[in-house]
This record gives sequence, C-alpha cells and structure tokens, in this order.
Amino acid sequence: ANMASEEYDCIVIGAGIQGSFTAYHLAKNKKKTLLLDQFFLPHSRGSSHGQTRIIRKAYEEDFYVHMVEGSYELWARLEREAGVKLITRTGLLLMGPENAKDFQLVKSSVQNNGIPAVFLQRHEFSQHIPNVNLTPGDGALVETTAGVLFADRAVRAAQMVFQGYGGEIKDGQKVLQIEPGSVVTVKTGSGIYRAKSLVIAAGAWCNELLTHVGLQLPLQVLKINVCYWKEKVPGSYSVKNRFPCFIQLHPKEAENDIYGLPSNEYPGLMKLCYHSGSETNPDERDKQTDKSDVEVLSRYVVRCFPGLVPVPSVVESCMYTVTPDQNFVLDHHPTYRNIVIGAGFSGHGFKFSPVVGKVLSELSMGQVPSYDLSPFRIDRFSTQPKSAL
Ligand SMILES: Cc1cc2nc3c(=O)[nH]c(=O)nc-3n(C[C@H](O)[C@H](O)[C@H](O)COP(=O)(O)OP(=O)(O)OC[C@H]3O[C@@H](n4cnc5c(N)ncnc54)[C@H](O)[C@@H]3O)c2cc1C
Ligand SMILES: O=C(O)[C@@H]1CCCC=N1
Repeated sequence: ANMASEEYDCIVIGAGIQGSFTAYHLAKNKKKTLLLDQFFLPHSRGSSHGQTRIIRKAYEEDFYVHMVEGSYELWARLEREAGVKLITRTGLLLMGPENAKDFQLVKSSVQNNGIPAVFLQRHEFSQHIPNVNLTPGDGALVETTAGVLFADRAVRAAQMVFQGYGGEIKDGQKVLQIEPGSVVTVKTGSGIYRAKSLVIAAGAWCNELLTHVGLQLPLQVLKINVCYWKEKVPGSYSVKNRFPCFIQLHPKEAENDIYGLPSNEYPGLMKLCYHSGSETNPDERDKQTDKSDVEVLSRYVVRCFPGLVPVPSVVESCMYTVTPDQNFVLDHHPTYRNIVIGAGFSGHGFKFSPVVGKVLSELSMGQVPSYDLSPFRIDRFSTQPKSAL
C-alpha cells in the first residue's frame, strides 16, 4: 500500500452525484482535486444509483425554483461536455387535495414564477391523462418542462468530465480518519492525503464521518423500497407515449407523498414509490426489511393507477438522508472553515446536484456562493434539543 502523503487543493469525500459534481466544478476551476469513495465505482449502496430521477421546478419555495433553473443550464452543459443525453422531457403531473396548503403553495409558486404548466379541470383530466383516477377533491396540474434525469449516466458523466479536467478518483478507499488544520489530513485504509480544504459529501454516512471533526447533524437515514409495477397493457404508462412523472400529495392511503416515473428503464414497468421509509444503518441497509409501504402503494395503485398490476414486479433499495425540515445542509463546518459539508438531501437532491456542486466548490474555494445559502445553514438546527442531534 502507498502510505506516502500527497497534497491537493481539495479532497472530496463521496463520489455520489453531489461529491462528483463538487469535484467537477473544482477541477474546472483548476484546483488539484481528489475524489474518494469507500466502494469501487459504480456501486448501488448509497443514494445516487438507479437509472432515473425526477427533475421539476414545481416547488413551494422560490429558492428551490431558482436552483433548478440554474441546474437545467448546468445539466445541458454536462450533456454537451460528455456527449450524452441526460434528460428527457415528460412533464410532471401534480395531484393533491385542492384545499391543502402545500398544493395551493406549489400552484401559486408555479404561477408566480412563470413555470410552464397546464392546470387541468376535473372534466378534462382523463382526456389528458388516461389510465389515472383523480381522487375526488383533488386538483391537478402538469408542469410541462419537467422530466426524467438519467441518474447513473449522470454520475458517470460528471466523473468522466472531472477526470478530463485532470481530477483524480480513488475508489475502494474508506476514509477512516480526518485531522483538521490549515492543511487537512485524510487517512483511508491505503493512503494518507493532505489538502487545503475538504468537502464531505458522504450521503447516509455523513454523521459517521463528522464524528472525526466533532460535529453531529440531525440526519435520519431511511431505506427506500424502489418499486416497479407491471403495465397491464404494455406502453400505457411509458416514456415513449409521453406519460408524465407524477407526485401525489396527501394520498388517502398514507401520511407521505407517493411519486412515480413513466416506464423506461425496465420496459413495461412503471416506477412508483412511497416518499418515506424505515430507519436504517447504511452499512446494514438490507437488514431493514419493513415493507409496510409496499402495501400502501398496492392500495394506491388499485385506486388510482388501475392499469398497473398491484403487486410490484421488482423492488430495489436506495436511501434517503433526511433533515428535520427536509432542506439540505450546504455550509462550512462551524469551527473548521476549510471543511465544507453537503448533506441531508432528503430524497430530492439529485436534480439540484449541478448547483449543489457549484456552491460547495465555491465554499471550499473561499468564494461567495452563487446562491443564497441561508436555508441550508447548520445553525438552523441549534434550537433542536440535544437528544435529537
Ligand atoms: C429512491 C430514491 C428516489 C429519489 N428520487 C429523486 C428524484 O426523483 N429527484 C431528485 O431530485 N432526487 C431524488 N432522490 C434523491 C437523490 O437521489 C439524492 O439526494 C442524491 O442521490 C444524494 O447524493 P449524495 O451524493 O449526497 O449521496 P450518495 O450517492 O450516497 O453518495 C455518498 C457517497 O459517499 C461515499 N462515502 C460515504 N462514507 C465514506 C467514507 N467514509 N469514505 C469514502 N467514501 C464514503 C459513499 O460510498 C457514497 O458513494 C431520490 C433518492 C432515492 C433513494
Ligand atoms: O425530488 C423529486 O421530485 C421526487 C419526487 C417527490 C418526492 C421525492 N423525490
């Protein structure tokens, strides 16, 4: 093993989509950058694997709308640089109780931010969206420019372009120790690396790493059952037939939202998931076998997606790392300014990763970030009782 110490401008821990995009921006800015991951790449044990994610602007909060707008430009840039297609436009169908606060807030945000959308009346719903039953009392809108992001391909593309700018990736190297200082020292099982700054983008393992630098964040790690459901009539919910992604707010069957993506990666199978899960240790994800959410989804499928067989054909696993307010953490370490943390992406961070990577790279270079990061500061948690930390 090579135990020699090498010095970098920046080390990024975690080669998921957030760390990979951070490294990409750093290398573009001519910073000598090392991207480390504990597993050999690619892997399916974190949060960025799988073929698809939703990209949408329909958010309640203006700051997320602006960040997605910026991300669209950077996704397009990566598509050009890597010579791959990363997004397909399908639209996003949003359904929710007409009188629910969150549904009304997203609706107003769509209108106020000029997000391209069609507001569907109940009597015209099935003509626009066949094979879906709109719940009585629910309203519906379609954000027309939303779509599907090709996730695995995006992670590969960001890493490839990073390497093209001279960035180094070392995989299969778990970080076991971090020593803060004006030069940070990082030890893995097979190397010691030094850098002027460090970015921690370790997904579900964030708190494990933060123990080395005297910090804990209120993060909850959830195992998500990623369910794929068979179309009774092949193609009826497919990306080829321009079936949209969807989000169902306040489904009758459960507390949390349900969302889905048109059939694409596994022909004839639509991805439809529950936006929550059961707590897990990230190293023992597969020991968490709770499937109560799958029963909830089955009942929802019977009621609202009658063209799907109500038993999943494929169930895969993924993890969310959730903060109490479901907003991300994008900040400096409170004591060590040259340690930057990107965490708590709360099951909705993929679409923002080009901008997340940009602002994390800016923080680590000591620059003023391009976006207002006040919603993402660590000190918003300081009112949490100690027991919740
Ligand atoms: C089922 C599911 C559906 C989702 N749907 C959407 C969606 O539709 N739209 C959307 O925008 N977002 C969505 N998300 C959220 C999005 O995928 C995540 O926010 C994003 O992938 C988080 O990326 P990350 O880089 O923070 O984490 P990860 O991808 O987990 O990356 C962290 C990396 O750090 C590495 N690491 C950890 N500890 C160490 C260590 N000690 N040493 C070295 N390496 C280490 C890990 O191995 C891992 O590779 C979804 C997530 C899931 C699970
Ligand atoms: O981020 C997204 O758009 C998806 C859908 C809603 C729940 C989480 N992820």
